Amino acid sequence: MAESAQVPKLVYLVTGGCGFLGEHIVRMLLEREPRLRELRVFDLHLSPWLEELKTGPVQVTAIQGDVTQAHEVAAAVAGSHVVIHTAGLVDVFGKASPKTIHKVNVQGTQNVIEACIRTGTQFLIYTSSMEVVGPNVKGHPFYRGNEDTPYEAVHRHPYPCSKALAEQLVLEANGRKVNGGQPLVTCALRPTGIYGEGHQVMRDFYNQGLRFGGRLFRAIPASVEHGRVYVGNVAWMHVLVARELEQRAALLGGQVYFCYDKSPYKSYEDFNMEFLGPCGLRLIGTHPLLPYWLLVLLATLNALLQWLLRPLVLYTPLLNPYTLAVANTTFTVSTNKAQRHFGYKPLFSWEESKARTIHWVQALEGSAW
Ligand SMILES: NC(=O)c1ccc[n+]([C@@H]2O[C@H](COP(=O)([O-])OP(=O)(O)OC[C@H]3O[C@@H](n4cnc5c(N)ncnc54)[C@H](O)[C@@H]3O)[C@@H](O)[C@H]2O)c1
Ligand SMILES: CC(C)CCC[C@@H](C)[C@H]1CC[C@H]2[C@@H]3[C@H](O)C=C4C[C@@H](O)CC[C@]4(C)[C@H]3CC[C@]12C
Repeated sequence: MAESAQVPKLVYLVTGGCGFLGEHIVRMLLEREPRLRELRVFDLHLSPWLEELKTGPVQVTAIQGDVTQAHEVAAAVAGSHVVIHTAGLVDVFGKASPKTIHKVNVQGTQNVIEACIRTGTQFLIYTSSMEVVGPNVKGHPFYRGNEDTPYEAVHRHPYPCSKALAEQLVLEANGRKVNGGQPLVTCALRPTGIYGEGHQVMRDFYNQGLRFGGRLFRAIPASVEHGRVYVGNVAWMHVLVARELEQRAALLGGQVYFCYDKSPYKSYEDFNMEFLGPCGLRLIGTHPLLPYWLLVLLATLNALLQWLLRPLVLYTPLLNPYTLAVANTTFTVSTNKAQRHFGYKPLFSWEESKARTIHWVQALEGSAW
């Protein structure tokens, strides 16, 4: 990736480029990577907005494909300089089977690694997740921790298990020789809970609030902090680390970075209210309205119902034992590793992140606004 101000020559591939985060990475690359010649967007489902991007100066190539199909991945990777592997099955609600989650997140990642090695692509960035660390099954708090904070990372749920395995594969692949003899340089970014334009769970909460006459009911104590990061800053961190990976290969290769910004430390529900409040919703109660044991019972009932109804219908409520445990366990990061290693500073301030997200919620279909 030699510096060249005049002639854009790099080819980037973004897997999962039509997803919530993927779209922001794609748009950010087009805005802020002047060395880009071609941007390949690989996804199981291609979005219509890709069409409008094809009219710009960078060649945008839409590739419909499946990361579980090694030959499709290899064809997309061949000839690219950098791969940002964001595709994944983000499912903590029981929509997909554990086997499918493993196949997409772990086998899919293995396919991306092997494709880089076979085709000679040297730089690979993996979108991991804070969930590879925690919250763990024991509900231990992780309070303003960093990449070196000791924590017992024990998981049972298929999603964090798959992300942890995939991250390990990516990190272990660092240094392997790619076709042509150069070493593969990999790193993993671990976003906390991402929010911003396009966030499906925020949309779900908003719609739920509208159904309850503009009210949401507090379920989690305000004292439980949940780490959140604005999607634009997550995208920016990907763009920046991709840019620096060649120059600082020895430092960045094989490393993990929490993906964070200056979003305030709050409980999951209080944080959502930063956006939903200005859109007309109210959070009822300064303390949880239901005792915790009752929430556990309801979550367990939901899991049972899901299992019983599975042959007939897919029942996937927001509340289940896993989501309750995640929402009810303090997990926040405070680190400057990304800043020290590759100069990351959030591109969007908290005020801007908040304004953009509110604007998006207000524009949602059925909005009370
Ligand atoms: N949303 C969060 O809060 C969060 C937090 C931390 C990490 N992450 C990670 O960020 C990444 C993106 O998450 P997101 O929230 O944008 O999810 P998303 O579901 O919006 O995007 C994932 C994209 O991957 C694509 N995809 C799924 N299976 C595929 C397959 N077999 N082949 C090709 N493409 C496939 C989907 O079509 C989708 O466009 C994931 O790897 C996720 O684990 C998300
Ligand atoms: C108990 C209910 C009232 C609230 C339920 C909220 C629940 C759906 C939310 C809470 C925390 C959310 C997760 C968290 O932000 C981080 C991640 C990591 C990421 O890799 C995938 C998404 C996920 C698991 C969020 C999913 C939705 C959760 C569990």
